[in-house]
Parts: sequence; C-alpha cells; structure tokens
Amino acid sequence: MAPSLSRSSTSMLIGAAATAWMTGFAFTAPGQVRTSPSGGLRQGNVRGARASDVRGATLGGASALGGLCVTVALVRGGKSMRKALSQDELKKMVGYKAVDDYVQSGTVIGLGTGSTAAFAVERVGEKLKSGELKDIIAIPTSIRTQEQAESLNIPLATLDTHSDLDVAIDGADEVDPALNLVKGGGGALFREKIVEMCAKKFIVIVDESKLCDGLGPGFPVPVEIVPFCHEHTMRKIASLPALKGCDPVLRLGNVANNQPDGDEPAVTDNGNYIVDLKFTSPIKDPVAAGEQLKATVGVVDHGLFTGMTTACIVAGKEGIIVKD
Ligand SMILES: O=C[C@H](O)[C@H](O)[C@H](O)COP(=O)(O)O
Repeated sequence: MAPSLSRSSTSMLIGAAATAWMTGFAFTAPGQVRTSPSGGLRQGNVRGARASDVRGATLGGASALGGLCVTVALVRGGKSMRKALSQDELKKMVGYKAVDDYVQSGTVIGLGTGSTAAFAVERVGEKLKSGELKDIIAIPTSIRTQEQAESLNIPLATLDTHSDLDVAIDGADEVDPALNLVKGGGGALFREKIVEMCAKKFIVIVDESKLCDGLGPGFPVPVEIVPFCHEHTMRKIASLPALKGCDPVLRLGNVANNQPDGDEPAVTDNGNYIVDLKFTSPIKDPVAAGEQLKATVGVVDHGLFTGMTTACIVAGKEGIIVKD
C-alpha cells in the first residue's frame, strides 16, 4: 500500500438492514423506525425479549456507555423498552461488518489484534465454517490472533509465503480526522504494521470513543524498542524535535495493555520492549514524529500509522459510519 499524506474524508451512514441481524437489534438513523421483512428481527434474544416479540427498533441516543451513547428502543406488546448496546456489541458490529463488506472468497487477508479485531476473526471463522467464505488464507498479526484463528480452523500463512494481501482488518487506539492512527495498545504494533502495509485495503474498525481531534493526549503512543540499552533509547526518543514534550514510560507487566501491572518490562511477540509516549497536547506533525522515531537506532517501529487507512468503520450513536 502506498502511504499518502493528504486525503479527503467522507462519511456515509449505514442503515438498519446492514447490522440488524448481528445483534438482534435493528439500526436506523435517529428518528427512523424500520421493521425487518418478517415483521420482526431475525435472530437472538434481547435481554429477555425474544426477537419474534420485537416489531420495530430505532437507534436513539439516551444512554452513555464508556463515552458512547447508543440505545435501542424496542416495542414489545405495546410496551417500549430502551436498551443500551455495550461496547462489546459495538465492537462486534464493526468487526462483522468489515468481514461482510471487505472479505471475499479466494483472498489473502490480514487479521488484526485486540478486542475489536477478535470479532472480525470470529466472523471469518464463522463464515468459513458455514461455507459462505472459501479459500481464505489469513496472516495473523500476533500470537494471540494466531491462536484464535487456529482455534477457528482459519488457514494461516506468513508474509514469507504471501507478501501481497487483499485486505487487512484491525482495530485502533486513536483515529484522527485524516484517519491517521495510534496503534499498539495491545503491544502488537510491529506485526500489525508490517502486515497491514502489505494490504491493498486496510480497514480500521472502532467504536466512536477512539475518534479524536489530534493524536497523542488521548492515548499514549507505543513504540517498540530493542531491550539493549533501552534507557538510552528512551532518552533519545524524548529528545526528538517532533515529539517535544512527551514523557516516555517503559511498559511493565502484561504486554497486551499499557497499565503497569507487573515489575518486569513487558516483552512483545518479537522479544522487544514497549515504551508508551505520554503527551499532554496533540502531536503537531504525526508524519514527522513517525519518521524521526523510525530513524532512531534502537527503535523497531512505532504505533503511529499514518496514511495507511483505506476506510474506518465506526460504531456510535448515529449507527455505523464509514469514513474513507
Ligand atoms: O496492539 C494492539 C492493537 O494495535 C489494537 O488494534 C489496538 O490496541 C486496539 O485494540 P482494541 O480493539 O482492543 O481497543
């Protein structure tokens, strides 16, 4: 994929039919009510309300969940119930939609890492099992994803045999208006980047809590560094002009999160350390920041993914929005 530094962004609201079947809810733009062809929703129980009891559903915006405001009004036997979608349900929506919209039989795909990407992996496994998808070869971006894919009997390969991917699907920790990303909260940034750079299309899947005006202050930028003289490398990083003001913190404990939940340095799948760069104001030039990090001896790679995103599927209070 050829990174481009400038891009235009457009948004598209996806209607109810695209997602209703996944959660048992029907999604519409606020104010609209839709009913599935059968007069109810296609599957699932909604906290005690069987799908067959539901005759219409609308997406509202009344209940907050981790920064998200998504509710679904269900009408059952004349009574109205409001149900908030959990963050996991939102992640599942975008994970499933990405696979349904972008993965075709006979293709090579990249499987991302993290709690959102896990739903995309789940969907690929489900569609292979049902026969809806055939002849997929998948390249996992972490040992965790590899293990999940193996458990679902998804055929796997590596970049050594398959350097050209049709599409890669992954989550992100932050997404700015130009669709530049911070990734690596789960410690998988290097494998993610090397795989996703090889994909013709890179589809990012997030809930709207990940959207930001500028990268940096909302989520520390992870940087993978070699263990040798890592304190020296951290000082070098802190002195980079494009990263002025950052506070580099060595990740301790579990590599899969940036909380200090252990005493020893966290170790990546590649045997390296992670430094989380904390910012109090947005990074002015993420491209320059990435270039300066990449040019620093001791840095393996960094979590700034600039100019890579083909489309970003966002689940939020307006339903599902695709930004590209
Ligand atoms: O290393 C982890 C990856 O970059 C993840 O894609 C990112 O941290 C988002 O993860 P989640 O979907 O769990 O928020």
